[in-house]
Amino acid sequence: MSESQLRQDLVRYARSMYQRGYSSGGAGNISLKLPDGTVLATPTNSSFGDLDPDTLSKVTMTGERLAGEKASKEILMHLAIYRQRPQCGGIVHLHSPWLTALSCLPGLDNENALPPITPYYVMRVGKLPVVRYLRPGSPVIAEEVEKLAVEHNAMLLANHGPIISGKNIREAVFNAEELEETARLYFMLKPFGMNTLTPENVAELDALFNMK
Ligand SMILES: O=C(CO)COP(=O)(O)O
Ligand SMILES: [Zn+2]
Repeated sequence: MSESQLRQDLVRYARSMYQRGYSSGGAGNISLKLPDGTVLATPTNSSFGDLDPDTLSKVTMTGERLAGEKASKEILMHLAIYRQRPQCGGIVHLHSPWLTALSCLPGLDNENALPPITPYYVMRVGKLPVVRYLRPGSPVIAEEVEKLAVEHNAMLLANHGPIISGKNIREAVFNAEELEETARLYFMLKPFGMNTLTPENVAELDALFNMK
């Protein structure tokens, strides 16, 4: 795919998420890896609703600006994931309501904030570790995320929101949507308790349909 098509893809996926309430105001950021190994990212304080394909930030893997507006303040967190996950081609960070609510809950299991309640959550994400609270844009978030990214394609930043990757921008968005829906189901079910998939069920899905 050409760089121009990828720029348009990023803008289209961002607008679609904005329209469906996954991001509001200037919250969140998106990036994708270009075929030459550089990274295209949303500019800082931009809205998912009205991005311009021609002014997206283009940076090197070490964060130097090559073109476009100043990159998101979370660019180091995105770059940390690309470094640890060579198969990763796209990343989405959101303040989506259900996952952000989950990130504020007391007593979360920091190794996995969401149990395996449905097959598609298991196939697309599997486990959701929690990164301790750090201010948005803190370089320490990037360090913490870098450690977890070796084994996980999604993480939950405490009292902030999720960061989710995928093999390309489309898969990253699909993974983000599945994760947000899983958090919504979790809150719907919490008052009643819930059945979860067994370790055998999870192993079967991992063997047959691993989309991570
Ligand atoms: O979500 C955000 C910070 O965590 C938004 O920051 P940017 O506008 O710099 O991308
Ligand atoms: Zn954020």
